[in-house]
Amino acid sequence: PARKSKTSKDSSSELAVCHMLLAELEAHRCAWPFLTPVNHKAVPGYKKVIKRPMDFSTIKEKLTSNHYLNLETFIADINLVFDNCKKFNEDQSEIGKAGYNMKRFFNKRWTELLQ
Ligand SMILES: Cc1ncccc1N[C@@H](C)c1ccc2c(c1)OCCCO2
Repeated sequence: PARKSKTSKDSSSELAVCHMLLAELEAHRCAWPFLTPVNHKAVPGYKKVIKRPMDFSTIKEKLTSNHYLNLETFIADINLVFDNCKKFNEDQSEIGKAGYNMKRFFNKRWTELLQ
């Protein structure tokens, strides 16, 4: 029978997976452009072009303060980091290449862990 609502066990184990996934992303050698919010004073044009900035430290803060209602909203913020990167950076730039590597790594890991 299809389960009606999520049990608390499900959401706490999903939360544990989110913490683990985020820790792996932060430890990745290509994580350096994404660890902290982009300082738009140091990066001309960023504030105008990127409407919804996101970075791993902000995601960690939201995760630890129970901001994410479910797995999907967590994954949406992770993907926002990579979508912003693709929008602002040339594909072949150092940051563009780092973003591509991180996105591939994330997609591989969350499908391994959650599907
Ligand atoms: C993810 C992202 N997208 C577009 C631009 C920057 C960033 N990341 C930030 C953290 C950053 C990375 C490299 C930087 C930088 C800032 O400071 C300006 C000087 C050059 O070095």
